[in-house]
Amino acid sequence: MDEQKVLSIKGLLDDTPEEYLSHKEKYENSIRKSVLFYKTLHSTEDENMSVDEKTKLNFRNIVTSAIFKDNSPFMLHNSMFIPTIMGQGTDEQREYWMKRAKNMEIIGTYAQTELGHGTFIRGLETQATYDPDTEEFVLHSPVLSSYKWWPGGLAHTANYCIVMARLYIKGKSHGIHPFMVQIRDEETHMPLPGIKLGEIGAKLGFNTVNNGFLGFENHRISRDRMLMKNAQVLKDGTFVAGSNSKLTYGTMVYVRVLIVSNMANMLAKAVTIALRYSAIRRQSQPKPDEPEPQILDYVTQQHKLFIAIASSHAFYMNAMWLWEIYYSVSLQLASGKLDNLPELHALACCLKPLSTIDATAMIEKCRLACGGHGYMLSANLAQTYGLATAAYTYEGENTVLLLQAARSLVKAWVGHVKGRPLKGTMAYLAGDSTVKAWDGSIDGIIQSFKVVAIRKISSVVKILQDYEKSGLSPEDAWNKASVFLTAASEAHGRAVLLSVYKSEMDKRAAVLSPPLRKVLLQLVDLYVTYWALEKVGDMLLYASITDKDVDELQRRYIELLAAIRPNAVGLVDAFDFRDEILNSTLGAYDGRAYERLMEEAMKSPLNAEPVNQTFHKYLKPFMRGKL
Ligand SMILES: CC/C=C\C/C=C\C/C=C\C/C=C\C/C=C\C/C=C\CC/C=C/C(=O)SCCNC(=O)CCNC(=O)[C@H](O)C(C)(C)COP(=O)(O)OP(=O)(O)OC[C@H]1O[C@@H](n2cnc3c(N)ncnc32)[C@H](O)[C@@H]1OP(=O)(O)O
Ligand SMILES: Cc1cc2nc3c(=O)[nH]c(=O)nc-3n(C[C@H](O)[C@H](O)[C@H](O)COP(=O)(O)OP(=O)(O)OC[C@H]3O[C@@H](n4cnc5c(N)ncnc54)[C@H](O)[C@@H]3O)c2cc1C
Repeated sequence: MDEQKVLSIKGLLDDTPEEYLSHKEKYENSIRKSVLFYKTLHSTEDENMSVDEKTKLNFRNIVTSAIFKDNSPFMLHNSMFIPTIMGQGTDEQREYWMKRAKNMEIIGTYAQTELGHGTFIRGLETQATYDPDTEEFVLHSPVLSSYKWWPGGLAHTANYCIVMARLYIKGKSHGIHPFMVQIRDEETHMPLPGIKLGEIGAKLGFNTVNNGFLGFENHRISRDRMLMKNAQVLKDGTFVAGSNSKLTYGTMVYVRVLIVSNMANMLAKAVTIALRYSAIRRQSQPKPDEPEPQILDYVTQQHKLFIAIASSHAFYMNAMWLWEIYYSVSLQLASGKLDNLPELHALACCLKPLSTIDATAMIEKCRLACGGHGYMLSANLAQTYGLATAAYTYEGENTVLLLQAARSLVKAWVGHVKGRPLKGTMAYLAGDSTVKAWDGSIDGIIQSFKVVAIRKISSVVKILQDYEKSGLSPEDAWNKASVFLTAASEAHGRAVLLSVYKSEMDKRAAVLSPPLRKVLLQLVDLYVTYWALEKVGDMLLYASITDKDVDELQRRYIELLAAIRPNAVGLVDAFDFRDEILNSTLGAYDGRAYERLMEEAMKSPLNAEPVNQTFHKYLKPFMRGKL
């Protein structure tokens, strides 16, 4: 979307900083701005767009939607409600609901998590009991822990939602399925009878997303409200199972892929703020006869920040690569071909955790790199951290997803040992895992990461098998080995991130101007070298690196920081965030951080008067010993 168009919307930009609004005012202000934003958004979407154009538009929408310091109450409408209708509805259901949803005639959310269950979907307790006499489902929350809890927009914004509920027919459970449920009257917005709604309260971030709770008291919906693309309930109550029960989990895979691109964007924002500030901030005097240097010239500052630039590029390249896989698997699923779904699931279960773990840590490092001013909310680094760290948990808690990936890796390895062919992103597991001598080239280091993954996967499989031989059940063996199962998944994820970043850059390098190619390949080199040093223990153990090789790597890393320094500001300017989207006193393009800090400070309500009323009410009596 054209940022210029968005930013020209009258009233979109806040004159009163959000920080000084109440919890309720923040929500109301976010609704006001989201309505303005969506009106513009709609004027730019085109159904005939190519997959690539749609992906880039969504990515830009995410970037533009960052104009709010926090996410919009409409977020789930776009990111889960609409994708679920698309992925889980029949053609007829899609036809009807997509028109209403895309036109914003209705606002939806995705209600899966409950007070008692988030990770364990098969443990969800919300009931959808089929009544063949009336051809209706009766939705019911039997106990408090079955209340839906967390869905964005659920509290006061959405009037419809996808409810993931356990289907019962004649007393038999048929698992978790998606149901389209109207929760509020379309005219009055009052909760419908048998529906309890509310907000879950203030959070670390996401405080304008309007996360809510939802309880049902025998609320009836018609049979056609079950989204029946993947499984059906006939009028007489006959249940027709889908080809794969996990197809109902499809929206989550989509969002996990979306999150990887979102991490690229969030990290780019944070490092733009921190690096621009580091270019204008001068501090200390290492050389007595010279002026205070830019803090960006301290190599420790470069170490904190340059990896964030490279990581944003790495996540973006991996995200675009993963989108292509997602779209091709989605087309295959549409024609009933399911065999590439496990690989997509395993990839999403690696890249979503690693991108969120790295992005969260590096955004925090960007904040810390700005000293005291990084701690100001007007810097917009704390809020960016709050948004990013949420993604560690939502859409599949990271540990749980890494264990899911481990499940696929263990299966692949055991199959490989038995002679079954490996395919796709796991094919490298069949490679030679003995490294005779360290190869310090970029490709050599990436190969070493693959060797580390092979060795970690094979050794954790051995641990599992030894535990089972000792008499442990497979479940207990799995739990005992789980720390090293997640480590094996992380190693696989690192190998994928590194090799995809490198290969995607190589593809693009041919069309880049030589100077641009040089700088971008320096970032690839920095990324690979940084991670080889971060994982030097694994390199020592599995990749025959010697202390001399480590010395060489350290020197190469320092030289790369120096080589990137002259282009550092240009590299963050190339992310092309407008000031209004950065929304930061420290990151503005003109570098007037001090003036902006003071301008924002003067907006504090406390600065409206020189003496606060508590002086006369409390302080003066107190100081005069009269309390
Ligand atoms: C104003 C703004 C304007 C414009 C903006 C425009 C756009 C902006 C859009 C968005 C805003 C910007 C960015 C935001 C981006 C994203 C954020 C969006 C939403 C955030 C809100 C968060 C929502 C949520 O959190 S929704 C709830 C998510 N919950 C989960 O993820 C639960 C996790 N748990 C699970 O997935 C499962 O329980 C499980 C852990 C996988 C276990 O499942 P289960 O017990 O059923 O399975 P088993 O372990 O027994 O068996 C595993 C078996 O199944 C296969 N499997 C599992 N899952 C899948 C799958 N998904 N697909 C395929 N196969 C799967 C697995 O491979 C195993 O197979 P095998 O048996 O063969 O090994
Ligand atoms: C900001 C935010 C927005 C959200 N928005 C939505 C939304 O719009 N819609 C929605 O439906 N949900 C939403 N959620 C809920 C989110 O999906 C869940 O919080 C998430 O799935 C994790 O589940 P949980 O909270 O029950 O944590 P738990 O699963 O209880 O995790 C707690 C701990 O238990 C560990 N654990 C759990 N299971 C296992 C296991 N099998 N093996 C090893 N360790 C395990 C985890 O690793 C973690 O350390 C949101 C959450 C957040 C934070």
